[in-house]
Amino acid sequence: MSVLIQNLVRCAPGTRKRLLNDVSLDVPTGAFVALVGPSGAGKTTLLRAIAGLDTCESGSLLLDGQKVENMQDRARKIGFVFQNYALFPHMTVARNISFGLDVQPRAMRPSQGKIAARVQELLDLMQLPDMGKAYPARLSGGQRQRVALARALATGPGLLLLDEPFGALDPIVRRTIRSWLRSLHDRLGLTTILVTHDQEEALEVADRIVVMQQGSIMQDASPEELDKEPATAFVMEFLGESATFRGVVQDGWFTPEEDGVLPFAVAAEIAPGPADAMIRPFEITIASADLVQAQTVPISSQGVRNGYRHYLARLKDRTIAVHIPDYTGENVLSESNGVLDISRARLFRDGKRYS
Ligand SMILES: Nc1ncnc2c1ncn2[C@@H]1O[C@H](COP(=O)(O)OP(=O)(O)OP(=O)(O)O)[C@@H](O)[C@H]1O
Repeated sequence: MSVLIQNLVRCAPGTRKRLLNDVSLDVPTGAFVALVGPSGAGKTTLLRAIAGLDTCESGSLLLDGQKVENMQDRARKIGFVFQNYALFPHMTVARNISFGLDVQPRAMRPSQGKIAARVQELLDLMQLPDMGKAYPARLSGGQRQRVALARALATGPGLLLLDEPFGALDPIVRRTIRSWLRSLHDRLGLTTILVTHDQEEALEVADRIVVMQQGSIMQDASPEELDKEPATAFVMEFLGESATFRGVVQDGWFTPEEDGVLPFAVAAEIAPGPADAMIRPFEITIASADLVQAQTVPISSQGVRNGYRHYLARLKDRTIAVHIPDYTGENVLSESNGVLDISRARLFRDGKRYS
Protein backbone atom coordinates (compact mmCIF):
# COMPACT_ATOMS: atom_id res chain seq x y z
CA MET A 1 0.00 0.00 0.00
CA SER A 2 1.38 3.42 -0.92
CA VAL A 3 1.14 6.48 1.33
CA LEU A 4 1.10 10.00 -0.09
CA ILE A 5 0.99 12.90 2.33
CA GLN A 6 0.82 16.48 1.14
CA ASN A 7 1.20 19.58 3.29
CA LEU A 8 -0.25 18.00 6.40
CA VAL A 9 -0.85 20.36 9.32
CA ARG A 10 -2.02 19.20 12.72
CA CYS A 11 -2.39 21.53 15.69
CA ALA A 12 -2.51 20.59 19.36
CA PRO A 13 -6.20 20.28 20.24
CA GLY A 14 -7.75 23.66 21.10
CA THR A 15 -4.59 25.61 20.24
CA ARG A 16 -2.71 26.90 17.22
CA LYS A 17 0.50 25.12 18.19
CA ARG A 18 1.57 23.05 15.20
CA LEU A 19 2.46 19.47 15.98
CA LEU A 20 2.84 18.73 12.25
CA ASN A 21 4.02 21.65 10.23
CA ASP A 22 3.35 21.27 6.51
CA VAL A 23 4.56 17.69 6.28
CA SER A 24 4.80 16.01 2.86
CA LEU A 25 5.92 12.42 2.41
CA ASP A 26 5.71 9.93 -0.43
CA VAL A 27 6.06 6.27 0.56
CA PRO A 28 5.70 3.90 -2.40
CA THR A 29 4.35 0.38 -2.01
CA GLY A 30 7.00 -1.94 -0.64
CA ALA A 31 9.13 0.77 0.99
CA PHE A 32 10.53 0.44 4.50
CA VAL A 33 10.75 3.92 6.01
CA ALA A 34 12.11 4.84 9.45
CA LEU A 35 10.89 8.00 11.18
CA VAL A 36 13.56 9.34 13.52
CA GLY A 37 14.03 12.53 15.49
CA PRO A 38 14.32 13.81 19.03
CA SER A 39 11.57 13.32 21.57
CA GLY A 40 8.61 15.56 20.76
CA ALA A 41 9.54 15.91 17.07
CA GLY A 42 6.11 14.69 15.95
CA LYS A 43 6.88 11.10 14.90
CA THR A 44 3.98 9.51 16.79
CA THR A 45 1.69 12.35 15.72
CA LEU A 46 2.53 11.65 12.08
CA LEU A 47 2.04 7.90 12.50
CA ARG A 48 -1.34 8.44 14.16
CA ALA A 49 -2.39 10.78 11.35
CA ILE A 50 -1.44 8.12 8.77
CA ALA A 51 -3.46 5.56 10.74
CA GLY A 52 -6.43 7.91 10.71
CA LEU A 53 -6.53 8.01 14.52
CA ASP A 54 -6.33 11.82 14.54
CA THR A 55 -7.69 14.36 12.12
CA CYS A 56 -5.60 17.15 10.68
CA GLU A 57 -6.37 20.84 10.13
CA SER A 58 -5.21 20.84 6.51
CA GLY A 59 -3.36 18.83 3.89
CA SER A 60 -4.15 15.54 2.28
CA LEU A 61 -3.42 11.89 2.93
CA LEU A 62 -3.85 9.26 0.24
CA LEU A 63 -3.52 5.52 0.81
CA ASP A 64 -3.15 3.64 -2.48
CA GLY A 65 -4.29 6.84 -4.17
CA GLN A 66 -7.52 7.05 -2.19
CA LYS A 67 -8.45 9.71 0.33
CA VAL A 68 -8.49 8.02 3.72
CA GLU A 69 -11.89 9.49 4.61
CA ASN A 70 -13.40 7.66 1.63
CA MET A 71 -11.64 4.40 2.24
CA GLN A 72 -13.75 1.41 3.12
CA ASP A 73 -12.47 -0.86 5.82
CA ARG A 74 -9.34 1.16 6.47
CA ALA A 75 -8.60 -0.48 9.83
CA ARG A 76 -8.24 -3.90 8.20
CA LYS A 77 -5.69 -2.62 5.72
CA ILE A 78 -3.40 -1.05 8.31
CA GLY A 79 -1.57 -3.02 11.00
CA PHE A 80 -0.18 -1.28 14.11
CA VAL A 81 2.28 -2.24 16.75
CA PHE A 82 3.10 0.18 19.54
CA GLN A 83 5.72 0.05 22.24
CA ASN A 84 4.59 -2.12 25.15
CA TYR A 85 1.61 -3.06 23.06
CA ALA A 86 -0.34 -5.08 25.56
CA LEU A 87 -1.65 -8.45 24.51
CA PHE A 88 -4.93 -9.51 26.10
CA PRO A 89 -3.66 -11.44 29.14
CA HIS A 90 -6.76 -13.60 29.53
CA MET A 91 -6.63 -14.83 25.91
CA THR A 92 -4.32 -17.44 24.46
CA VAL A 93 -1.70 -16.39 21.94
CA ALA A 94 -3.89 -17.84 19.17
CA ARG A 95 -6.93 -15.82 20.30
CA ASN A 96 -4.82 -12.70 20.57
CA ILE A 97 -3.69 -13.18 16.98
CA SER A 98 -7.14 -13.97 15.63
CA PHE A 99 -8.80 -11.07 17.47
CA GLY A 100 -8.89 -8.73 14.45
CA LEU A 101 -10.54 -11.47 12.38
CA ASP A 102 -12.95 -12.62 15.12
CA VAL A 103 -14.41 -9.13 15.49
CA GLN A 104 -15.09 -8.62 11.79
CA PRO A 105 -18.75 -8.37 10.74
CA ARG A 106 -20.16 -11.80 10.04
CA ALA A 107 -20.46 -11.20 6.30
CA MET A 108 -16.73 -10.53 6.01
CA ARG A 109 -15.41 -12.86 8.67
CA PRO A 110 -13.56 -15.94 7.40
CA SER A 111 -14.77 -19.36 8.62
CA GLN A 112 -13.40 -20.73 11.92
CA GLY A 113 -11.28 -23.21 9.94
CA LYS A 114 -9.77 -20.45 7.80
CA ILE A 115 -9.07 -18.32 10.87
CA ALA A 116 -7.32 -21.24 12.60
CA ALA A 117 -5.22 -21.88 9.49
CA ARG A 118 -4.30 -18.19 9.27
CA VAL A 119 -3.28 -18.14 12.95
CA GLN A 120 -1.06 -21.18 12.47
CA GLU A 121 0.47 -19.66 9.37
CA LEU A 122 1.31 -16.52 11.37
CA LEU A 123 2.66 -18.53 14.30
CA ASP A 124 4.96 -20.35 11.87
CA LEU A 125 5.99 -17.08 10.27
CA MET A 126 6.78 -15.63 13.70
CA GLN A 127 8.80 -18.74 14.53
CA LEU A 128 6.43 -19.56 17.38
CA PRO A 129 4.77 -22.66 15.88
CA ASP A 130 3.80 -24.32 19.19
CA MET A 131 2.82 -21.26 21.17
CA GLY A 132 -0.83 -20.94 20.11
CA LYS A 133 -2.22 -22.37 23.34
CA ALA A 134 0.10 -20.44 25.67
CA TYR A 135 -0.99 -17.34 27.58
CA PRO A 136 1.02 -14.11 27.16
CA ALA A 137 2.38 -14.28 30.72
CA ARG A 138 4.47 -17.31 29.70
CA LEU A 139 6.21 -15.51 26.82
CA SER A 140 9.45 -13.56 26.77
CA GLY A 141 9.42 -9.88 25.75
CA GLY A 142 10.67 -10.70 22.24
CA GLN A 143 8.04 -13.42 21.81
CA ARG A 144 5.29 -11.02 22.95
CA GLN A 145 6.39 -8.44 20.41
CA ARG A 146 6.26 -11.11 17.71
CA VAL A 147 2.73 -12.07 18.79
CA ALA A 148 1.79 -8.36 18.66
CA LEU A 149 3.17 -8.28 15.12
CA ALA A 150 1.26 -11.43 14.21
CA ARG A 151 -1.90 -9.82 15.55
CA ALA A 152 -1.25 -6.73 13.44
CA LEU A 153 -0.72 -8.90 10.36
CA ALA A 154 -3.72 -11.20 10.85
CA THR A 155 -6.11 -9.22 8.68
CA GLY A 156 -3.53 -9.11 5.85
CA PRO A 157 -2.80 -5.37 5.94
CA GLY A 158 -0.75 -3.74 3.20
CA LEU A 159 0.65 -1.10 5.55
CA LEU A 160 2.42 -1.77 8.83
CA LEU A 161 2.85 1.12 11.29
CA LEU A 162 5.30 0.46 14.09
CA ASP A 163 5.84 2.91 16.95
CA GLU A 164 8.98 1.97 18.90
CA PRO A 165 7.92 -1.67 18.89
CA PHE A 166 11.24 -2.94 20.21
CA GLY A 167 11.87 -0.22 22.80
CA ALA A 168 11.48 -2.53 25.76
CA LEU A 169 13.69 -5.33 24.45
CA ASP A 170 17.31 -5.97 25.35
CA PRO A 171 19.88 -5.08 22.67
CA ILE A 172 20.59 -8.65 21.53
CA VAL A 173 16.93 -9.64 21.10
CA ARG A 174 16.32 -6.27 19.50
CA ARG A 175 19.01 -6.85 16.88
CA THR A 176 17.67 -10.32 16.05
CA ILE A 177 14.07 -9.21 15.85
CA ARG A 178 14.80 -6.25 13.60
CA SER A 179 16.62 -8.30 10.96
CA TRP A 180 13.79 -10.78 11.15
CA LEU A 181 11.27 -7.92 10.71
CA ARG A 182 13.11 -6.73 7.62
CA SER A 183 12.93 -10.17 6.00
CA LEU A 184 9.26 -10.48 6.97
CA HIS A 185 8.58 -7.11 5.32
CA ASP A 186 10.29 -8.30 2.14
CA ARG A 187 8.61 -11.68 2.12
CA LEU A 188 5.09 -10.29 2.64
CA GLY A 189 5.56 -7.34 0.28
CA LEU A 190 4.51 -4.90 3.02
CA THR A 191 4.91 -1.16 3.20
CA THR A 192 6.36 -0.41 6.63
CA ILE A 193 6.77 2.84 8.56
CA LEU A 194 8.79 2.43 11.76
CA VAL A 195 9.24 5.08 14.46
CA THR A 196 12.44 4.50 16.36
CA HIS A 197 14.75 6.33 18.74
CA ASP A 198 17.57 4.08 17.74
CA GLN A 199 19.50 5.57 14.81
CA GLU A 200 21.49 2.39 14.33
CA GLU A 201 18.25 0.43 14.05
CA ALA A 202 16.89 2.90 11.49
CA LEU A 203 20.06 2.83 9.39
CA GLU A 204 20.19 -0.94 9.42
CA VAL A 205 16.59 -1.84 8.71
CA ALA A 206 15.13 0.93 6.54
CA ASP A 207 15.67 1.87 2.90
CA ARG A 208 14.76 5.44 3.71
CA ILE A 209 15.16 7.56 6.80
CA VAL A 210 12.91 10.51 7.50
CA VAL A 211 14.44 12.86 10.07
CA MET A 212 11.90 15.02 11.92
CA GLN A 213 12.41 18.03 14.16
CA GLN A 214 9.74 20.29 15.67
CA GLY A 215 6.92 18.94 13.55
CA SER A 216 8.79 19.24 10.25
CA ILE A 217 10.70 16.86 8.04
CA MET A 218 14.32 17.97 7.97
CA GLN A 219 15.51 15.34 5.52
CA ASP A 220 14.14 12.30 3.73
CA ALA A 221 16.91 10.19 2.21
CA SER A 222 18.57 6.80 1.99
CA PRO A 223 21.01 5.88 4.78
CA GLU A 224 23.92 6.36 2.34
CA GLU A 225 22.72 9.80 1.27
CA LEU A 226 22.18 10.89 4.86
CA ASP A 227 25.69 9.86 5.70
CA LYS A 228 27.23 11.58 2.69
CA GLU A 229 24.97 14.59 2.40
CA PRO A 230 23.29 15.47 5.70
CA ALA A 231 21.16 18.55 4.92
CA THR A 232 21.79 20.30 8.23
CA ALA A 233 24.18 20.19 11.16
CA PHE A 234 21.28 18.89 13.24
CA VAL A 235 20.83 15.85 10.96
CA MET A 236 24.57 15.16 11.07
CA GLU A 237 24.61 15.35 14.87
CA PHE A 238 21.44 13.38 15.29
CA LEU A 239 22.62 10.42 13.27
CA GLY A 240 25.73 9.66 15.28
CA GLU A 241 28.70 10.95 17.20
CA SER A 242 30.28 13.92 15.46
CA ALA A 243 32.65 16.80 16.11
CA THR A 244 32.51 20.32 14.73
CA PHE A 245 35.57 22.37 13.83
CA ARG A 246 35.13 26.08 13.28
CA GLY A 247 37.38 27.56 10.64
CA VAL A 248 37.73 29.50 7.42
CA VAL A 249 37.53 28.48 3.77
CA GLN A 250 40.00 30.23 1.50
CA ASP A 251 41.42 29.28 -1.92
CA GLY A 252 40.32 25.65 -1.76
CA TRP A 253 41.46 25.06 1.82
CA PHE A 254 39.68 24.82 5.13
CA THR A 255 41.83 26.08 7.98
CA PRO A 256 40.57 25.16 11.47
CA GLU A 257 40.73 27.78 14.22
CA GLU A 258 42.17 25.44 16.80
CA ASP A 259 45.78 24.36 17.19
CA GLY A 260 46.52 20.69 16.70
CA VAL A 261 44.27 20.25 13.63
CA LEU A 262 45.68 20.30 10.08
CA PRO A 263 44.10 22.34 7.26
CA PHE A 264 42.52 20.23 4.53
CA ALA A 265 41.65 20.74 0.88
CA VAL A 266 38.04 21.49 -0.13
CA ALA A 267 36.44 21.95 -3.56
CA ALA A 268 37.83 25.07 -5.22
CA GLU A 269 34.36 26.48 -5.95
CA ILE A 270 33.40 26.70 -2.28
CA ALA A 271 32.84 30.34 -1.39
CA PRO A 272 35.44 31.77 0.97
CA GLY A 273 34.47 32.69 4.51
CA PRO A 274 33.81 31.20 7.94
CA ALA A 275 32.43 27.65 8.04
CA ASP A 276 31.98 24.64 10.29
CA ALA A 277 33.52 21.32 9.30
CA MET A 278 31.75 18.30 10.81
CA ILE A 279 33.30 14.86 11.04
CA ARG A 280 32.62 11.44 12.48
CA PRO A 281 35.27 10.08 14.88
CA PHE A 282 36.46 7.60 12.22
CA GLU A 283 36.97 10.32 9.61
CA ILE A 284 40.03 11.68 11.34
CA THR A 285 43.50 10.25 11.77
CA ILE A 286 46.45 11.19 13.88
CA ALA A 287 49.58 12.44 12.13
CA SER A 288 52.95 12.09 13.75
CA ALA A 289 54.61 15.29 14.93
CA ASP A 290 57.77 14.33 12.94
CA LEU A 291 55.93 14.47 9.64
CA VAL A 292 54.04 17.74 9.88
CA GLN A 293 54.98 21.22 10.86
CA ALA A 294 52.18 21.93 13.29
CA GLN A 295 51.37 22.34 16.93
CA THR A 296 50.84 18.91 18.50
CA VAL A 297 48.28 18.00 21.15
CA PRO A 298 48.25 15.28 23.83
CA ILE A 299 46.57 12.05 22.72
CA SER A 300 45.56 9.15 24.92
CA SER A 301 44.39 5.67 23.94
CA GLN A 302 41.06 4.51 25.37
CA GLY A 303 41.20 0.86 24.26
CA VAL A 304 39.62 -1.08 21.40
CA ARG A 305 35.86 -1.33 20.73
CA ASN A 306 34.15 -2.90 17.72
CA GLY A 307 37.40 -3.11 15.79
CA TYR A 308 38.34 0.54 16.33
CA ARG A 309 40.96 1.86 18.69
CA HIS A 310 39.49 4.87 20.48
CA TYR A 311 41.71 7.86 21.20
CA LEU A 312 41.02 11.13 22.93
CA ALA A 313 42.85 14.17 21.60
CA ARG A 314 43.07 17.11 24.00
CA LEU A 315 42.66 20.40 22.20
CA LYS A 316 42.91 23.64 24.17
CA ASP A 317 39.28 23.77 25.34
CA ARG A 318 37.85 20.34 24.59
CA THR A 319 38.56 16.73 23.75
CA ILE A 320 37.93 15.10 20.38
CA ALA A 321 37.18 11.40 19.89
CA VAL A 322 39.25 9.68 17.19
CA HIS A 323 38.48 6.10 16.12
CA ILE A 324 41.09 4.30 14.05
CA PRO A 325 40.54 0.79 12.62
CA ASP A 326 42.49 -1.68 14.69
CA TYR A 327 43.48 -4.70 12.63
CA THR A 328 46.32 -5.94 14.75
CA GLY A 329 45.08 -5.50 18.28
CA GLU A 330 48.27 -3.55 18.97
CA ASN A 331 48.45 0.08 19.89
CA VAL A 332 49.28 1.71 16.53
CA LEU A 333 50.08 5.04 18.07
CA SER A 334 53.22 4.87 20.11
CA GLU A 335 53.51 8.59 20.79
CA SER A 336 51.38 10.50 23.21
CA ASN A 337 51.33 13.63 21.05
CA GLY A 338 50.11 14.18 17.52
CA VAL A 339 48.17 16.33 15.10
CA LEU A 340 44.61 15.69 13.96
CA ASP A 341 44.32 15.05 10.22
CA ILE A 342 40.77 15.24 8.90
CA SER A 343 40.25 12.80 6.04
CA ARG A 344 36.64 13.64 5.26
CA ALA A 345 34.35 16.44 6.42
CA ARG A 346 31.07 18.08 5.51
CA LEU A 347 30.98 21.86 5.56
CA PHE A 348 28.11 23.85 7.03
CA ARG A 349 27.37 27.54 7.23
CA ASP A 350 24.63 28.77 9.60
CA GLY A 351 23.70 25.14 10.28
CA LYS A 352 23.04 24.36 6.58
CA ARG A 353 25.18 22.26 4.28
CA TYR A 354 26.87 24.44 1.69
CA SER A 355 29.57 22.43 0.01
N1 LIG B 1 -3.02 15.77 22.24
C1 LIG B 1 -2.00 16.62 22.35
N2 LIG B 1 -2.17 17.84 22.86
C2 LIG B 1 -1.14 18.72 22.98
N3 LIG B 1 0.12 18.42 22.59
C3 LIG B 1 0.35 17.22 22.09
C4 LIG B 1 -0.69 16.25 21.92
N4 LIG B 1 -0.15 15.14 21.39
C5 LIG B 1 1.17 15.40 21.23
N5 LIG B 1 1.46 16.64 21.65
C6 LIG B 1 2.77 17.31 21.57
O1 LIG B 1 3.20 17.17 20.24
C7 LIG B 1 4.61 17.06 20.18
C8 LIG B 1 4.96 15.85 19.33
O2 LIG B 1 4.60 14.67 20.05
P1 LIG B 1 4.89 13.23 19.47
O3 LIG B 1 4.41 12.24 20.47
O4 LIG B 1 4.37 13.13 18.11
O5 LIG B 1 6.48 13.24 19.42
P2 LIG B 1 7.49 12.05 19.13
O6 LIG B 1 8.43 12.56 18.10
O7 LIG B 1 6.74 10.81 18.80
O8 LIG B 1 8.20 11.94 20.53
P3 LIG B 1 8.74 10.65 21.32
O9 LIG B 1 9.96 10.24 20.57
O10 LIG B 1 9.06 11.21 22.68
O11 LIG B 1 7.67 9.62 21.32
C9 LIG B 1 5.10 17.00 21.59
O12 LIG B 1 5.58 18.27 21.95
C10 LIG B 1 3.86 16.63 22.39
O13 LIG B 1 3.93 17.18 23.68
